[in-house]
Amino acid sequence: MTLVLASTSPRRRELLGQLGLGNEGFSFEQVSPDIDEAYLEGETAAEHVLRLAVGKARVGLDLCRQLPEPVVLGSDTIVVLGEEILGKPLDAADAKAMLTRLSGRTHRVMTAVAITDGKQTLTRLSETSVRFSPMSAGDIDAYVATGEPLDKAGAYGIQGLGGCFVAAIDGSYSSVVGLPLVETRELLYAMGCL
Ligand SMILES: Cc1cn([C@H]2C[C@H](O)[C@@H](COP(=O)(O)OP(=O)(O)OP(=O)(O)O)O2)c(=O)[nH]c1=O
Repeated sequence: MTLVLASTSPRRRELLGQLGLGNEGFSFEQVSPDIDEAYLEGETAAEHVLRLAVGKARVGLDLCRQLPEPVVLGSDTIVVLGEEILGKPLDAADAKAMLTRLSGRTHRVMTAVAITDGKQTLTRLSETSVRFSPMSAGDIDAYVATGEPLDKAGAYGIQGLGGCFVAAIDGSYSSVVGLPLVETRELLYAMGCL
């Protein structure tokens, strides 16, 4: 059996490494799933993020059929403000607009994880509440100028400079960074990988 992480994200790779798979002489491969992440009219935020995680796992499986018994993990993270989904910002102006809206408010971060071996596909959804401190326009400009927000859902990284603006979280830190460790471990057990 070969465990494959279908993700381009170095953060997800590092988090998966935190599960200690390497310590058990069990390594994993990484492939880049290229899927359309567009929102489909009518789906809830939970349905959206779960669909993308399953999509990444399935596309990942197609990319690694040559490996012995591949088991593929895909994940997706979104920020939800009220009913609105914030994905990755399109550019610096979009990042500033997102951060202006998140400033001083509480939002939800949803991360879905999917695992598939081609016969069965299992999923988990993790939801975390994050409260931002108020940010000044100068704070936002300076933060966006660092470039950190540009490849992250909601235009911030809790694990980086963005952590300065996080007043409180209720839920899973690893899930906000991109891969909920408890739920991922449960899925790996359920698939017989651990
Ligand atoms: C909110 C938040 C998100 N993020 C990241 C997690 C995800 O990598 C990213 C959201 O984009 P995703 O589309 O979930 O993932 P990705 O494009 O980075 O990687 P891949 O699809 O190849 O697996 O935002 C942080 O790193 N820190 C944070 O605090």
